[in-house]
Amino acid sequence: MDILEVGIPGKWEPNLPDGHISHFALDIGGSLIKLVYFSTNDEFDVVDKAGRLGKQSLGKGRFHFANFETSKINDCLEFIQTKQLHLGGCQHLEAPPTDTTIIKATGGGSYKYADLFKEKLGICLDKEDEMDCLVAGANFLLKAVHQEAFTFMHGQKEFVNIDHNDLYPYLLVNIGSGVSMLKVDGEGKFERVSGTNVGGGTFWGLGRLLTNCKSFDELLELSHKGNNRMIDMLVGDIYGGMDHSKVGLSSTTIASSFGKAVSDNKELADYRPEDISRSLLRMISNNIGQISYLNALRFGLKRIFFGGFFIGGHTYTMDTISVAVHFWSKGEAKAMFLRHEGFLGALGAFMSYGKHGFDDLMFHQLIQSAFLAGDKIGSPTNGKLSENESI
Ligand SMILES: Nc1ncnc2c1ncn2[C@@H]1O[C@H](COP(=O)(O)OP(=O)(O)O)[C@@H](O)[C@H]1O
Ligand SMILES: CC(C)(COP(=O)(O)O)[C@@H](O)C(=O)NCCC(=O)O
Repeated sequence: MDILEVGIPGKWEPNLPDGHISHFALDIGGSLIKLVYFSTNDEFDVVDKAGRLGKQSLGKGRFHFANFETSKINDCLEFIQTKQLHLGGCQHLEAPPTDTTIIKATGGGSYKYADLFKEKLGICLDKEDEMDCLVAGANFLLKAVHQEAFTFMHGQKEFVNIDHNDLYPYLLVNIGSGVSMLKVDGEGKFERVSGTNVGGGTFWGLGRLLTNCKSFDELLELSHKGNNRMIDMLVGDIYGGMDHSKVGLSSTTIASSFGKAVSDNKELADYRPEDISRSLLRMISNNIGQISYLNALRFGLKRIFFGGFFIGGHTYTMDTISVAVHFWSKGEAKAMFLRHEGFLGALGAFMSYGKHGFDDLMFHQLIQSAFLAGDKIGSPTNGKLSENESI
């Protein structure tokens, strides 16, 4: 389990108590459960329209982010129980008061595990569409979070200034277990234009089988030490060390991922797991970069934002995707990454509390507090969100 915290207005406060937890939302995906909750430290008692006593924030708070492997859903249930997140949830104002807490949730697991949440925690999952949530989460982050989007190429990271008046249209590519590609035209205005089943689950699944790695992080770690040229067939391997310049292919371009394994006359055990992992990561990242660009081209989109936990802030993954987009677009399109990449859906589900009459007043106050504290939610300047970095 990883827990990340975003402080408002932007300072890392490692051991701050959670304070009053007012809302939480879930995105239960094929591989990971993402959980977002908001805590406030200053609060006072309020009575809502239905006469129920509640707490209202004075406008200071923090978003907290946590994730769990979906296969270890019990860890997530335990976390919710221990933190008593479900006691801070909300009840629908139009419904008669009940003991049931309604929690916004998205992702396929919000259907699959609805009964489990009800049975173990008495939580009723209020399902929000996964694509709606991805888009709502991305739009929120791009508009509200300072230095949320950045480019990454050849080891260079550059934050992108987002002009709120010139944000749309853009292509949102969410690389989770599988990959969804959405053309976003505005708030709630989007179309899922494509997708591919070769995604993060493919990297982890194939990688696990080929290397015997026991965790995703171990597989990624291996890829850092690997050399894909040991397995990939390069243009130079085919052209006797030469470029195929007539069609713009340099000798170092991968002609065929894993292609060397055909003629090497080696067994799996003869290859280093590091090289296999590197080759696999490159194959999948390249492929996603290429399909993304082709979809951007289809709709004349210049900006492509990548999200999803597959990226995980990993430099090599981002570099490969960026190079693929740059290569295929001849420098016309730009790959951009999001600091809260894996939490788009969960944030979108969180935002949806505001939509359906769930103690409206408190919710809007809460979200607004995030905007008001220095106007933007702070971000670290060095990129990857991790448990120990300044935010
Ligand atoms: N600890 C982890 N366990 C499993 N997969 C991980 C982990 N960290 C990153 N990943 C990658 O993230 C992908 C899941 O991304 P995510 O956006 O959470 O999608 P989903 O909603 O399908 O769970 C996995 O397929 C894998 O490539
Ligand atoms: C089915 C999904 C939307 C589920 O989302 P995920 O849990 O992978 O984040 C996604 O895996 C996907 O878009 N798969 C690709 C399907 C396709 O277009 O071929």
